[in-house]
Amino acid sequence: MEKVRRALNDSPAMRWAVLVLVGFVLSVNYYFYDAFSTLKDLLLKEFNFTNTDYGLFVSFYSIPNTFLLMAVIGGAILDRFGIRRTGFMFVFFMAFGALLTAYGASDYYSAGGPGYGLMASFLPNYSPELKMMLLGRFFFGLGAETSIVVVSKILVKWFKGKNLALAFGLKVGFGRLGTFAALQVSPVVAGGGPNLTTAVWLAAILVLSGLLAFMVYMLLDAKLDKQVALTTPTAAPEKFSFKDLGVILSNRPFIYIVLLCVTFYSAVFPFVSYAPDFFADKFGFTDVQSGRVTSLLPIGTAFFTPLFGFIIDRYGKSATAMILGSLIVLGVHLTFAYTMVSPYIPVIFLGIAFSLVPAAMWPSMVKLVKDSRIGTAYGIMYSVQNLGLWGIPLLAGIILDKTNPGNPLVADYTMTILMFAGLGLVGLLFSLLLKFEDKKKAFGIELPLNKK
Ligand SMILES: C[C@H](NC(=O)[C@@H](N)CCCCN)C(=O)O
Repeated sequence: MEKVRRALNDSPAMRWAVLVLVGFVLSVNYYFYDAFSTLKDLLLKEFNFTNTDYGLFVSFYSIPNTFLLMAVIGGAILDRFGIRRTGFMFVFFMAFGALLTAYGASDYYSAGGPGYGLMASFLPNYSPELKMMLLGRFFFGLGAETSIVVVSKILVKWFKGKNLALAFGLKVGFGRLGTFAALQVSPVVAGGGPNLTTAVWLAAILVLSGLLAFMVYMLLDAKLDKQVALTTPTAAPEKFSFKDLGVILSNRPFIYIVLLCVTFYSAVFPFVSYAPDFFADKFGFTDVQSGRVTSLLPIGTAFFTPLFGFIIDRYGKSATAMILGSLIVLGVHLTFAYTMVSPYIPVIFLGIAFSLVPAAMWPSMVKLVKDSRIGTAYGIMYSVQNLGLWGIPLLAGIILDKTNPGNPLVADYTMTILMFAGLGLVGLLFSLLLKFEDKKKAFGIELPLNKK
């Protein structure tokens, strides 16, 4: 038998090719997630959606992951059944959900296409279009979050000990490019209304092409597994057990990272959903100016996250990076709440924080959890994080309504932004606890990742 000396993941070119392939899957995922934010007004006009309907549509993404714990279950399935089977299943759900959403927004459906009658037969306060789109968003969210967990496990498999943080940074960069493209392309395709459906179909077809890209990756993954099996005796996949869950959940630094994950991301992602309106109301910006300043965030982080990942691979200091990032988020929200400093400056700082924390947080997991349980660990992180992504946008809307009785055209965002600052402060506390715990018990979170 021919002995395999170099496996596929020993080749830097193959590793980067894999990164581009799975990065594309992530880009289309983020594109679809964010494509609707610039279409909000058009959805309101075209389908008679209320603001609450729109909020419901956005937050439906998180329902399977939070309330049905789908990301945890998906992560456990991933650890048990492997990357190919699990990845295909969840990327398929993501594409199915995207196509269902586009179908719900299509003229064919509105004209009484299959399923319209059924959707019209219950909850008459919600339109059949909204109900079909909510169902699509549900399946999209169910597939999308676990597919991010799958991509994370793929990166650990190919890059552990070989620029893993850089790879994670680039992964996040691919996602942000998807968001940036969605903010730029979606409104142009929609053309102010007449092509709204085309903009939604384009987003769905992009997700479908992500499924094809994942199938190409499956061929490489199978080849790598075959090579590894020739050189290393393969252990049977470990069965999922609740004891493992207990081991992960009793790991203190893991818990601090999960809590930082939910508070930090809740202070950023939901803020971004309100940012264009906030900039317009507080600084008198036009829609175009508000969109421009908001889109600085994804494009800036697309470059900074890999850069910080590169630094963390070589010099470590992940816990310190998380503290610094949390501190910046707090400072940025206080600046937004209490000053009239040009928003371009705090947004640039927010971009630095939004690069520092993800670049340090996600790859740190390999220091705390064994590879065979990494899917479960990321699944837990995503499920808890989704609780924030579901609840905080709703809370922000409630605070906004309560502090602006009578729904004035220009809203005062001070209390809403202070709520985001509060989340930043709690996140800072968890990042400090993480560093303290690491110092006490030497988990190695501050060490460079390129050390085996
Ligand atoms: C890697 C991390 N991803 C997430 O937090 C996802 N749960 C976000 C999904 C929302 C997509 N706009 C990140 O993007 O930093």
